[in-house]
Parts: sequence; structure tokens; C-alpha cells
Amino acid sequence: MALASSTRASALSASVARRPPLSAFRRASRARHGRRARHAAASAVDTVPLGVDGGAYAKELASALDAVRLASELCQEVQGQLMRMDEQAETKEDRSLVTLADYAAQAIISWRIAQDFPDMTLVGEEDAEALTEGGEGGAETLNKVTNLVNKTLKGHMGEKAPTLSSQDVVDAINRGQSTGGPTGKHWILDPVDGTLGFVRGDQYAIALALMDDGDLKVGVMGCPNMPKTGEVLEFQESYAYGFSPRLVSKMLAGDSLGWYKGCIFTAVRGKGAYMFPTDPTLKFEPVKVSVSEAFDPRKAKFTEPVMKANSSQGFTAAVATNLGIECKPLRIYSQVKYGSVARADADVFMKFPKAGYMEKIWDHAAGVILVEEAGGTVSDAGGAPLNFAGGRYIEGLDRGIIAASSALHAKLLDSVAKSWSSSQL
Ligand SMILES: Nc1ncnc2c1ncn2[C@@H]1O[C@H](COP(=O)(O)OS(=O)(=O)O)[C@@H](OP(=O)(O)O)[C@H]1O
Ligand SMILES: [Mg+2]
Repeated sequence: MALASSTRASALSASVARRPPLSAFRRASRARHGRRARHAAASAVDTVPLGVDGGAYAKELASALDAVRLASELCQEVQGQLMRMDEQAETKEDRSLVTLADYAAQAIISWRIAQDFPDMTLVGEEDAEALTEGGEGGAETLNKVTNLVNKTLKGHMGEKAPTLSSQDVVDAINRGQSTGGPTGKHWILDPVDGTLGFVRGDQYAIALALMDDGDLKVGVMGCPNMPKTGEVLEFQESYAYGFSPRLVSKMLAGDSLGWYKGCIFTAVRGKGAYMFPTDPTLKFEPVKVSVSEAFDPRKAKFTEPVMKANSSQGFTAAVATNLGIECKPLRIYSQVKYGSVARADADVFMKFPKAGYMEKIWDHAAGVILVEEAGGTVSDAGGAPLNFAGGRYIEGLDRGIIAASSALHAKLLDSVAKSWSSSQL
């Protein structure tokens, strides 16, 4: 997964980002952590009070929530740099995009979880090869990634924040090379899911899950640009009609609601799904989220990937018509789609990639447990649950992925079967 050689020398070459003004959030955060630091052991990280029941996985949930919060803040900083064109995305050898945030978010999450679980294994999207084998460009990128990680840790932990070396950062990223499997505990991470949305200033997600003996047990998904309420996501249709794109993340100017965007979803098997604001200084109780209950086809919405290359929009339109759905699709980048189904912004999620495409477990793990714990069902097109225990790819996936409330899921399966038969005629 090295950067293409032509891009190595210029890897993420823009100048060091201008330092943003210290926000009220950071000042509050520093003061808070600074006070706590005087009473805490020097090396321990603080656990954020949760407000939700994590049952047997309470410690894992607390650790994951803290890790995803750190990464959410870090990613917002990098997205700001990209929007100001202080930084730029690069292309990996597989032609997918990568930014400083992909590496730094994987590093900070891996480091944070390992503070509580030193023997943890991680199936993560990124590796550090481009940073260690990428010549001068790679070294420069590694330096920026390390600075970003340290700056974020300092913002949260104040004086007691450790200073990670470049080697610590490389080790933390490379911890993500596990292949997972059916036994034991494995963390599954997409540090920046929906990289295209991320570089376009739009929706993206930081998606972390824990699998234990082959079953997903915990999911934490940071959605830093997701509005608190779903209505605004409707405007996504501007993409479909070629109007000048209105960035979803920028659509609500002002902050009159207090918390207007920036959600973190949590889910623990058997304990339900919740939504928090990404900003821990906002004192909202976690909100329990549930999939839509009644299915009214005239009002129902389905959500799907933005890019035609990632999912057949013709096929999903046929399935939607078969179900009687009249609304235009909500096309949203990343696993924010699963968040939209979990809190009933949308009733149905569908993704039908081209034949032969192998889905990666980190693109779905956090979203799947989130929808399931919100009362939904996720399966492949044949109705089988997704298998996350077969390595880095979803094993034996039948055609595509569908999600809906458990009651609607059966109808959805039926519509997929009918539409598939007619599409094969
Ligand atoms: N050809 C093809 N078919 C299907 N899926 C693919 C394909 N190529 C890539 N990917 C994976 O899709 C992830 C992005 O999914 P999204 O739902 O965000 O897609 S979209 O941008 O809204 O169209 C994306 O995740 P990120 O790389 O994290 O963005 C990929 O892992
Ligand atoms: Mg992804």
C-alpha cells in the first residue's frame, strides 16, 4: 500500500499548516485535563464518564469512545487544512486516496486502545510502508503525522500528554496489520471511511468495532460532520442533479441549536445504540437511537453510496420502486449511511458493488453493529449475516449488503430477489 512512486517525493508536500486559534473547546479541554492531571498517575489515560451501560464491554467501550473522540478532532483539523489547500490528498498504489488523517487517526486510535489493552490486535486499513519506505517525501509525511498526533494528545491531556516518537507512530499504525479471525478479540478500524467525502469537505466517518470470537460486540463511529438531525441530509440530492454541489458539512451555518453537527454513535451487543456529540464539552445526555418503526412507502427513504462505481444505482432504484419508495435516494459518503438508518433518517441502506469486488471488514463492522443495536437487521442479498471472522475481507458475501428495520428487512429481501430475477432476464 505504498504511495505511487511518482507521488512519493511530493507526498503531502504543502507547508506546515497554519496553527488555528485556540478554540474555546480546546481551552476548556486543557483546563479540564490539566486539573485532572495533578491527581492522576503519570502514564495512565483518563476514562471519560460514559452515561451508557457497556455491560461486560464497559472498559472497551470507554476506551473506544475516547479514541474515536481524539481521532474525530484530529480529522476535523486535517479536513480544514485540505479545504484551505494547506494540505492535499495523495493516491495509493491501488488508486485510492490517502491523507495525513488516515495515518494519524489510525495511529492515535491504536495508541489509545493499547494504553488500556496492551496485547490488543487491530485489523486496520492503513500501514506505514509509504512513511517508512517513501524516501524524503515519506519522512516529511511521517513528521507531519507525528506532530498531528502529539498536538491532539496535548490538546486533550495537557501537561501529562506523552510525546510520541515517529517510531511510536509507525508502530501504532502497523499494529493494524492483523488478519483478525474467528477466535479471540480483534479491533477493526477504518480511520477515515469515505475518504472521497473527507477530501471534498463532506461526510466521512471514523469507524471502530470490537469483534470477540467472531461476533461484533462494540461499535463506535465518529461522524464529525453529521448533523444532529437528519433533515439536512436531504440536500445531498444536489449531487444527483448536477447543481453546484452544496457541501452537507457546511449546510448549517451557525450554531443556534448548540449542538448542530458532530455525532459519535456507540453500540454494545445487547445494550442498545446511542448518539453523543463529538465535542465532550457539550453536556448532552447520550440519546438512544432506533431504526424507523412504521414503513410508509410514500415517506420512506433509502440511502446508498454517492459514487456509481461503488454500487449499482440502477439496481437499487429498481428495488426501491418495487418496495413502493417514492423519495429520491439519500446519497451519503461513508458509514454515516449506517448512522442514518440507525437513527431513522433513512429506512433502508443498500450497496451492490460490481461482481468480484471484495468488501473489507472495516468498511462495515461499526455500522453493522450500530444498526443491529438500533433494532435493525443487516445481511447480504441472500439474507445471510455478514461474516467478519474470515480475515480482512467479508467472507462469502452474496452480491450486496442491505439494512433496514427488522420488520422491513424481510420485504426488502423479497424485493431484492424479484429485482435480481428481472435484471437477469
Ligand atoms: N469498486 C468499489 N466498489 C465498492 N466499494 C468500493 C470500491 N472501491 C472502494 N470501495 C470502498 O468503498 C468505501 C467508500 O464507500 P462509500 O459508501 O463512502 O462510497 S461513496 O464514496 O459514497 O460512493 C471505500 O472506503 P474508503 O477507502 O474508506 O473511502 C472503499 O473501501
Ligand atoms: Mg472505508
